[in-house]
Amino acid sequence: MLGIKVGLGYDVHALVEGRQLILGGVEVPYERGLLGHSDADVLVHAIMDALLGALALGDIGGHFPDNDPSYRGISSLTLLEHVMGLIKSKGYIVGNMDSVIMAERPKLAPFIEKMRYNLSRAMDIQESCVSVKATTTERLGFVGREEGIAAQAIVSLIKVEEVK
Ligand SMILES: Nc1ccn([C@@H]2O[C@H](COP(=O)(O)O)[C@@H](O)[C@H]2O)c(=O)n1
Ligand SMILES: C[C@@]1(CO)OP(=O)(O)OP(=O)(O)OC[C@H]1O
Repeated sequence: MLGIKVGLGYDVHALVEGRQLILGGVEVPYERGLLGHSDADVLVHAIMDALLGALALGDIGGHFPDNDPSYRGISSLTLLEHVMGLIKSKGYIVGNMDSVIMAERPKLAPFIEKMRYNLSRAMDIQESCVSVKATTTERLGFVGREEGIAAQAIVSLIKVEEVK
């Protein structure tokens, strides 16, 4: 059997005043940030759900409950490293990851390369296998009204060893 799996992730966080905007582990200068129990890095959350989904391991809410004080304010890149430990323990590595951030503002293009760098480090893969894109939603919907930011991610996993 071909040892390839794919997984899909999607997440949304509300934009509020008094919070930092963290996306792909990058602090993006902006007048508002995303609300959440962790640093609310919506891109990393979508990626983690894609990784977990590929192996039918549930979702991040199950692995990192939002009523656990130890996750309050935690960097989502740290959570991603935990998820990667789980993926590797099952005998898989990441083949590639593609993603899109839906945000009306701010302009994210200047920060995309740093996000790809951070993600490639956390996922232990080459940057050429890590894609991050940004789009507005043409002022439509909750993203267009700047009420929140959404992200979607897809990953492929490759089986590298048999796990007993
Ligand atoms: N928050 C965002 C949204 C989009 N971009 C970049 O702008 C380009 C045009 O966006 P569309 O919504 O018209 O597709 C696109 O190529 C994005 O790279 C951005 O930097 N930040
Ligand atoms: C990441 C976790 C970790 O506590 O907190 P939040 O930042 O609130 O993120 P969410 O996407 O709502 O769900 C997962 C949470 O458990």
